[in-house]
Amino acid sequence: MSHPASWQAPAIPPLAHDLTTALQARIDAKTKPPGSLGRLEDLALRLGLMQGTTRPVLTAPAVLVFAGDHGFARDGVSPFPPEVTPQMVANFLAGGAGINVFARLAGLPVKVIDAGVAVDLPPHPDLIDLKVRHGTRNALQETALTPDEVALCLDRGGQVVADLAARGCNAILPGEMGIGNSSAAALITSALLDIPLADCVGIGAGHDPAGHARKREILARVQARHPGVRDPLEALAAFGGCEIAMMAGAMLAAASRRMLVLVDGIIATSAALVAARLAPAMLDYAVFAHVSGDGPHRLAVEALGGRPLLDLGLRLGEGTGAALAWPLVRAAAGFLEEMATFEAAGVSERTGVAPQP
Ligand SMILES: Cc1cc2ncn([C@H]3O[C@H](COP(=O)(O)O)[C@@H](O)[C@H]3O)c2cc1C
Ligand SMILES: O=C(O)c1cccnc1
Repeated sequence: MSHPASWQAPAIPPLAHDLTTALQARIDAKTKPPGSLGRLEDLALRLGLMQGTTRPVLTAPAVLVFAGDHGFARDGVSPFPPEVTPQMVANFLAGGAGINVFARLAGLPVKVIDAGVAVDLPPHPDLIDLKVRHGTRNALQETALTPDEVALCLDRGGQVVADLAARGCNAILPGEMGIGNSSAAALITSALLDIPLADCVGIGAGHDPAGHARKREILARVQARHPGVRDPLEALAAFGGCEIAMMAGAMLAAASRRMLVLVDGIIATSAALVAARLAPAMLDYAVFAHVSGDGPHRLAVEALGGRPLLDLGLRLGEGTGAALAWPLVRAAAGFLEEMATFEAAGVSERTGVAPQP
């Protein structure tokens, strides 16, 4: 068993609960039956509480695709070879991946972070090189990351967010790319939620039933190699990967700056789980974009008290679910800012009494 690194999560400010009444009044003054915008109203309220204002605005949002490789990726845990990780990074940088399409439609920039891809990547203006190591060690044999490497990943994820915040960003959409990372996510989720591993192992990048059974069997061996892991830092060290740890660091740094974190699928949620174990208040700044079509995701989201905005059967990752949900977040802030009030538009308010026939 590895020794957990001592890493201090940043302080996370509480939500501005004192503004609840004022925000609700602002929402209710809009020209609509009270509550008729449903969960967009909850979202608008939460944005206000996060930002500490009755007039929340979303500024300079960014999709952050954290990429990393996994030492056990050649052992049958994924239906795809690890070469796909750098190949997909090239695809992201060329603008051709699913996340690029949805981000373009939503007006979001895509930044790719090399957290720990196994090969060196050529420089590109949209590629941020924060590589901690060339892929994780094989968790079937040893700890995937040293405690120091875990701390470095968390810090560098925080640095990405600090740099974005300095340029006015107040919302991040973390995504990931890394063949084998649905396995690391399953191991982390099982360890931190203390639920059977078999319930946490999904089909990832599309296993058939035989492949799925083999993945479960291999991951049971990984888990047996690292018994009794319950601590978030220890889970990151035991199972990896760099991109999950960096996402967790980014989520914590975002929450510490009152920034919105739009959580994507099963792998991003494992990072949110790590972050929440390091600083539970991170969840105050997290909105769950969607529930993945990969079965175990629902369990993890529910354990974190999340209410996913979308349920589209997506199981791609990359931040695609977050990018697709982004227009809903914008709609929440947008109606609060732009919709006319009853007073301004001269629309009669609810009497509360049904007119007599
Ligand atoms: C072409 C391709 C593009 C992807 N984009 C995201 N993923 C997704 O699949 C991977 C996780 O599944 P597993 O653990 O089974 O390898 C991650 O990279 C995830 O983002 C992809 C997977 C593939 C094959
Ligand atoms: O839920 C996800 O984000 C997911 C599921 C399978 C593979 N990659 C990502």
